Amino acid sequence: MELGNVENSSTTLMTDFLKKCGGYAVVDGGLATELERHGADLNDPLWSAKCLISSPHLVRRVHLDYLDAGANIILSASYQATIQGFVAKGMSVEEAESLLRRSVEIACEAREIYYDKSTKGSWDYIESGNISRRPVLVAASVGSYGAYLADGSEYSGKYGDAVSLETLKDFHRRRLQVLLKSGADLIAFETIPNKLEAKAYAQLLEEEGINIPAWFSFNSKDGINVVSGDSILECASIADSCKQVVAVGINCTPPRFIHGLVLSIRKATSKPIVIYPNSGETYNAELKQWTVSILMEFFLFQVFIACIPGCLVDFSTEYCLLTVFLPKSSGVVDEDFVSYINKWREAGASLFGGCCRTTPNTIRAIGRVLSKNP
Ligand code: MET
Ligand SMILES: [Zn+2]
Repeated sequence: MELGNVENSSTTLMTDFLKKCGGYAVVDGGLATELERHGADLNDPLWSAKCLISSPHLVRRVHLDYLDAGANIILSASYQATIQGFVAKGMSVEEAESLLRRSVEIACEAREIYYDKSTKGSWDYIESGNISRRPVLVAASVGSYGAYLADGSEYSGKYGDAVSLETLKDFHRRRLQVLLKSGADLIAFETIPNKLEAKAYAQLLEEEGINIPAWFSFNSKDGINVVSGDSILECASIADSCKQVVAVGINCTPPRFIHGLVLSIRKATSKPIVIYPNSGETYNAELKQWTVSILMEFFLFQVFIACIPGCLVDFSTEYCLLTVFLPKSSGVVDEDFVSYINKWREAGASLFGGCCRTTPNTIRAIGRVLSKNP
C-alpha cells in the first residue's frame, strides 16, 4: 500500500470511528491491575502476559468487564508479552509468537461474546434509521523496551548509551510483525518513556509498510516532559509526522498532570488525543483536597528506605512499616477521577480511559460524563 493511501485509510478509520461513537470514545481501564484484583499473581517479568499462559479465561473475563462497562476500545494483554521474554521462560520462538497472537484473539473473543450477549442496551447507535452495534476496536498493546526489562526503566526512560535506535528497532520488529497479522484493528504503543523509542516505532511502522493504524501514548512524571526528560512537544511531533499514527496521547500518568500535557500535545499535532491516566491520587471530599494515593506513599517510602545507608529492610517489612506510619488513603474514587474529563476534553482530547489501578467502575463513570455532555 502506498504511504498516501496508508495515511488516508488510517485517518479515516479513526475519524469514522470517533464519529460513530458520538465524537468521543471510551478506552478500557487498567488490565494488569484488574487481573491482580481478581487474584492473579503478576509478580513475574512477564507481568500481565503471564496470564496468557496461566489464565487466559481471566484475561477474557476482564476484557468483557470493560466492554460491559462501556469501552469502545480494548487493549490486548501483550503489553509485556515479548518473544524474548517468553523464550527466557523456556519457550520456543513459535510458542512465543503464538502467545502474542493469542493475546489479540482473546480480546477479539471477548468482543464476540459481548456482541452475542448484547441486549437492546448495546444496540444503541442509530445510523440512517438502522440500529447498529456499539463500535468496539481491539488494539494490540505494545509496551516499551523498559517494560520488557521489568526493572522500572519504563518509568525513567533511561536505557543507557548501549541502547541505540537500532537496538530498539531490532527488539520490537518481529513482535510488531506478529501483532500486525493477529487481527487487531490498531496497535497501541503505550507508556513510551523517551524520544528514542518513539523514533524506533515510527521508523518500524514505515519500514515494515504497516497498513493498520497505531497510537503513540507517552508517560510523564512532571506534567511537562515525558519520563526521560525528553520534550513532550518533540515526542508528539515524531508521532505527528508518522503517517500510520492516528492518535497521540498520555497514559499511566497521574491525572493532575494530564491537562498541561494535552495542551502541549495539541501544539504539536492536530491528530486525535488519547488520554488514559493511572489512578494517581485520590480526592478526600471531607478535607476537600487531593491526597497522595497509597501507591505513591509506598513509592516514596521505598525511596526513603533506599536512602538509608546500609538499610536492608525487605519488601514485606517495608509494607508493614508503611501501613503503620503513613496516613490511610481510600484508593481510587472514580467520580473524582472523571471530574477531570471535561477539562481534558476542552483542552482537545477525544479518547478517554484509564491505566493502572483504574477499574471497570472508572470506565463506567467516564462513559457517564461523556454521555451527559455530548
Ligand atoms: C504500565 S501501563 C500498563 C498498560 C496496560 N495496558 C495495562 O493496563 O495493563
Ligand atoms: Zn499503567
